[in-house]
Amino acid sequence: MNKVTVIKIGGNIIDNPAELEQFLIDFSKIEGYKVLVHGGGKSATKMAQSIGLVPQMIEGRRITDAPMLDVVVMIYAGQINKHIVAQLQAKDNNAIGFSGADGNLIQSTKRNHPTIDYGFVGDVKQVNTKLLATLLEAGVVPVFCAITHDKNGQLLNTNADTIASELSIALSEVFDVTLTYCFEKQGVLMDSEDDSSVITEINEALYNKLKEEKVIHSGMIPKLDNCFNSLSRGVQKIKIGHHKMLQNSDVPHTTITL
Ligand SMILES: Nc1ncnc2c1ncn2[C@@H]1O[C@H](COP(=O)(O)OP(=O)(O)O)[C@@H](O)[C@H]1O
Ligand SMILES: CC(=O)N[C@@H](CCC(=O)OP(=O)(O)O)C(=O)O
Repeated sequence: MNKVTVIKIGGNIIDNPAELEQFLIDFSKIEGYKVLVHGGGKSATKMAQSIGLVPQMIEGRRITDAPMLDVVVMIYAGQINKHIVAQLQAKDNNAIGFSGADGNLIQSTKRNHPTIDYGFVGDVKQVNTKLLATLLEAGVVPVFCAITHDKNGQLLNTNADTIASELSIALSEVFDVTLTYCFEKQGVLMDSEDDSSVITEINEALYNKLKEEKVIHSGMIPKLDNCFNSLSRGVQKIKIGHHKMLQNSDVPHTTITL
């Protein structure tokens, strides 16, 4: 089976030009089939505030009304996605930027929650694995933003960790998939402020214990929920850590196991 490397980067890397450049240098050197998924929540929050919108997150998901949807489409599918694509092209990676609407690559359904109105937020329903595999086999490096669509003309905002997870699950039908979540820290930490406290391996039992003890909190909770979901649905390997580990496997990081 051919291998695919799926990497997700979040707002803290994207928002720091020097970190982003270093990440893209490391990413561009990865051999074989690869997919990049980026978030950008921090930039969207800043842009929304600058035009008088009040950002609101519930359980890691942004409440996305119509004006907020315009902001996230502009920031994720426009500014961030196209900058990353241009920077990868400069490093001789044949990147193409995609939202889920392009080539119907990621179809989602508007979230229907009994008590919370999330607005234009989508939960992934289906990935166009065939087209994605064809793109990879043609030497393309797909770069996905956090925008999907419902196939009825509506764009939807979807958490970028979930996009990376769902793409990996779909690709694992045809490839051996390694999914890596890169962020500003060295991995899942015993003390979220101390980079030397990396937990090298975490399974669901340890996760539940550490979540209860509040060692794991905020954005790390949906990230790890996505990891366990992906592992149980076919993804071969999942790692969380700093992008330095992409070029040097001795750099400490966290491996997720069931
Ligand atoms: N035990 C932990 N180890 C590392 N980070 C943690 C931990 N618990 C909570 N976090 C928080 O999770 C955040 C990562 O989640 P998030 O902000 O969603 O990531 P991303 O930058 O990928 O979007 C970190 O910035 C950190 O503040
Ligand atoms: C529905 C929803 O919450 N979408 C996310 C998508 C961006 C994202 O996930 O960005 P990070 O990876 O940088 O956090 C949001 O708008 O914040």
